[in-house]
Formats: sequence, C-alpha cells, structure tokens
Amino acid sequence: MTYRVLISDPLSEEGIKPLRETENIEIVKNPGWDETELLENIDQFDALLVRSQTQVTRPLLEKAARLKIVGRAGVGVDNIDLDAATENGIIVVNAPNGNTNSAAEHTVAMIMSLSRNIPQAFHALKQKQWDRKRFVGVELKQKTLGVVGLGRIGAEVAKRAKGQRMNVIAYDPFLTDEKAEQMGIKRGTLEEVLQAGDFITVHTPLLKETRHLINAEAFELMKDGVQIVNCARGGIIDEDALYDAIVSGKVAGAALDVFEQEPFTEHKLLTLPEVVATPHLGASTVEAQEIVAVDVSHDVIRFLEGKAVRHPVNLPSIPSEAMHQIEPYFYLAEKLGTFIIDLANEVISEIRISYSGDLSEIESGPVTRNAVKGILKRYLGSRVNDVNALYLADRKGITVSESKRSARKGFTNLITIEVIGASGSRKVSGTLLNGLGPRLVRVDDYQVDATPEGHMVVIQHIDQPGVIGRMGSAFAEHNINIATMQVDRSDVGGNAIMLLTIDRHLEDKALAEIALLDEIKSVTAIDL
Ligand SMILES: NC(=O)c1ccc[n+]([C@@H]2O[C@H](COP(=O)([O-])OP(=O)(O)OC[C@H]3O[C@@H](n4cnc5c(N)ncnc54)[C@H](O)[C@@H]3O)[C@@H](O)[C@H]2O)c1
Ligand SMILES: O=C(O)[C@H](O)COP(=O)(O)O
Repeated sequence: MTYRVLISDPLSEEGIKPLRETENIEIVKNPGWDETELLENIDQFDALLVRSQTQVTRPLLEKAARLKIVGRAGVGVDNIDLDAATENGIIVVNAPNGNTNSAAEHTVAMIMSLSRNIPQAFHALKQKQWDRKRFVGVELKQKTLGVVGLGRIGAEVAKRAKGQRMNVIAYDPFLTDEKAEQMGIKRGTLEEVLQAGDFITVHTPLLKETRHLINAEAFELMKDGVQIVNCARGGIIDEDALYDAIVSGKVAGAALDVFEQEPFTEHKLLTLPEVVATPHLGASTVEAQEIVAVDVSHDVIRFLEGKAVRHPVNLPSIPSEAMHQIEPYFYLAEKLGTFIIDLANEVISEIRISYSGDLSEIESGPVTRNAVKGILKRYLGSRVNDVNALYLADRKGITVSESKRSARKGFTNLITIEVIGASGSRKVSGTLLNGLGPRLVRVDDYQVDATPEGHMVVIQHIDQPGVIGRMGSAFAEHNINIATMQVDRSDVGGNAIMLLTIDRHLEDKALAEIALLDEIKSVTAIDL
C-alpha cells in the first residue's frame, strides 16, 4: 500500500529525507492550499505534517477519512484539535526536543536586544540618526531574570542567564527546591517571580490555565521598568494589558516572538518604540528545523509500519523499553476482545480486563486499548483504533476497568476480558506462550487451549455420549472440516463446551441446523 503524506507547512527538506527514502510513501509538500483547498483534499492523505501555521481543526479532521496520523514538527500543538483527533482515531505526534536549544537562544537574543536597545538603535541608524544617548541600555549582570515555566526551554534559558551572571528565580508547578538548588536558581511562587524580575520571560504551553496568565493584575505586581519577553506562545501575555503597561511606563520594554493572532502585523503594540518583535522565529534555525523534521518523519514512518511512536501527544507516552515489553500482547488482547463480544453477542455495558502474573507489573494501558478496540470494532468497524477506543467506549456508555493480580493462576501471564450485558457476564482468557504465541486458554469457566485466529465455533452442550459424534457428522454434512477441537465440562453429565477451529466460515443455515441437535444449548460462530 502506498501511504500519501501531506506536508502543509515549511519543513526542512533534509529533515524529511527519511520519508523520501521510504518506498511506499508518496509526499505532497507545501501545495500552497488555503483552508478550503486543504479541507477539499485532506481525505486523500494518510498522514499530515505541520508546524504552527496550519490549523488542524475539527472539521478538517472529521473530513480526513483516510488520515491516521498528524505529525507536528515542533513542540506546541495548540493549532491542533486534539480532542477531535482522538475522537476520529487519529494519533498526534510532535517533536518536543528538537527546537529547545534554538528557542532558548532566541529568547536570550531577545533579552539582550531589549537590554541594549539593539533593534531600535539599528533602526535609527538606518534613518541616518547617530544617537548614542537615546539608546543607553542596562547590564544583565546581577539583574534578576524571572522565568515562568521551567520546562525544556525555560531551563535552558535559565542556564544561559546564569552564564550572564544574572540571578534567576523561576515558577513552575513541577519545580522542586532540589531541582532549583541543583540549577543554582531560586524557586518562587508566580507572584514572587513577577515581583522579583527585572526581566521576565514566559515558557509555558498555551493552555486554558495559562491564557492571559500575564494580565493587568500581573503587571501591577512587577517592578517599575520591568522588561518582558515572550518566545513561548501568544496569549500567555494579555497583549492589550501589555500595551497599557508599556504606555503607563510600568513596562520599559517587551520582546515578542509569538502573538495571540498570527501573522501579527497590525497590532498597536508594534507602534511602540519599547517593543521589539520577530515573526515566530524561535525554532527557525537550520539545525532545529532539521531535527524536528527528522524526529517527526521517523514517528510517522513507525506509525505507518504499525510500530509504536516515540512522541505521542494524544496517547500516554510509554518508554520504548516498556513498549517493547507490552507490544507482543496487543494482538492477543484484540483477538480476545473480538472473541468475547461475539460470544456474548449482545449489547454490553461494562468491560473488565484483568492482568495476572508478569502482566500485573506492566504498563497495561495500551493493551487495554487494543482489547477495547477488538470489542468495539464489531460495532464500529475499522474507524475504531487504539487512539479512540476508550473515548468511543465511553461515548457508548460502556465502562472499562482494569485490575491486576500478581498471582500466576497457572500461567506466567494471563489476560482475562469479562463483558457484562443484560444476560450477565461472559469471559475469556488468553496468554502468550513462549514459542507458541497467543493462546486462548479459558472460555467462561472452561479450560481450553486454542490459537485465537481463523474461523472458530463455540458450542455449549450437555455432556452426554454421542453429542460430539452427532455434531461432527453435522459439520461433515455441510462439508465443513474441523481443524481443531477442544472439549471441557463443568462436571460429568453437566454443562460442557466444545471449541472448534474450522476451515471456513460457518454459514447461518449450517449453524441453525447444528443448534437444533439434541443436547446442544448454543452455537456461536466467531471469525477472528
Ligand atoms: N517561539 C517558538 O518558536 C517556540 C519554539 C519552541 C517552543 N515554543 C513554545 O515554548 C513553550 C515551552 O516549550 P517547552 O518545550 O519548554 O515545553 P515544556 O513542556 O518542556 O515546558 C513547559 C513548562 O511549563 C510548565 N507550566 C505549565 N503550566 C504552567 C503554569 N501555569 N505556570 C508555570 N509553568 C507552567 C510545565 O510544568 C512545563 O515545565 C511551548 O508553548 C512551546 O510551544 C515556542
Ligand atoms: O511550538 C513550537 O515548536 C514552536 O512554536 C515552533 O513553531 P514553528 O514550528 O511554527 O516554528
């Protein structure tokens, strides 16, 4: 199959080489489509690669019937409707580390531009004004840098500020005293950072909680003459409040690389001499763009090859060694899910998945998602995958729960899936056997041993002489060969089960005839 990949923002050509060098990938790069054309064409693509310009909206994602993955060549994903991606079973990946250094360096450049009025002085020179008085600056040494958000970039900026012999105080909900001490910086509350900073730089994501985090009240807390830098996301700083704070003299200067609305060319902030600005250049270096494009290209290739991705955004990120441990269970979990929903053959309200033995110590989330996928695809077909399985189960009012028991129960690893419907509970268990692969080992309370694949038949019957013989003859009359057969019973003469693998699908007519045989209580055909 050829996968079609659309690149709708400028990505480094060097960086997308891994995609170009992958045989079954066809690339459409920067076709110059506007929003309407993108909407018209998106359903032709399996993967979409963006930076921050393309708005990956819910309408776009809902139209993208073929889209499997959105790759963000950078950190911020606020231009992507993550809920819509999840609901439509589209995984989103990003490249969280590739542009950290560039963004940190750009932030330092912006701080120094502010401290020495470099852009303004250059602009004056270009106007043939040799003016040295107007552009007297300030040293950074001994000044305090307030950092709001000490993640990858904030921490790199803090390190560089220390190199300029600045004092650094930072606020970050996850910053500990130990980490602060280790970095030789002070940990403060947001208020303390705002009050202490001679320069204040923000490095948080744009979230509900961080939108307008730096607002009029925040400016009131700051020192008179404070200088503000935003190389993170437009919207963290309330631009109108910033304008007022500059005009009032509270803020002596502001350096902005990102804006609430981009492109940003008309805002009144740009009319102020105290403002320096760049058009979202923090990650715009040859090096950063190559790294982020390589990172996201590799993740797209991994995903299209059915492998785990390194930087999922709308799925929990699992370390690769842990993923390596659990990936072999995905197939088993999905097959058990399909098996049990066909066996139950009714609307269910609850899915209970239990992991025992070695599995009680694993990161079971991805395995659970594959089991739920196996169950739901009977209702929803191929649109359900491990990205949207839990969302779709929730939307159908099906509760999903997990439990773990270290007890081995006769198997080093065992997955049991129980579904609850109006007529009660049905359950199935499976295991991964070394060298033998996935095995189905329990159906309800019966012991079996079969490979969960192909055309299977579950027959519930009464444990009486002749039942098996009559059943075998019935299959023979329909020219259906029985490849494997497992029998178990609750007690002598009591309820019993046959689990068959047959060579072709059991047609309804044959199924109905077999179901009428004496002592047969139910016949269920399950195609895995
Ligand atoms: N200008 C650019 O071109 C450019 C380049 C790269 C990244 N960015 C942006 O910079 C920002 C930071 O990127 P990063 O890679 O450092 O992300 P990160 O996830 O490594 O760090 C973000 C930090 O913000 C902290 N945080 C979250 N909410 C907070 C709050 N309310 N107050 C204080 N801290 C809070 C988090 O705990 C985290 O430590 C992102 O928005 C990213 O999109 C911009
Ligand atoms: O979040 C990011 O990675 C930066 O804002 C970079 O955005 P860009 O890829 O549009 O330069």
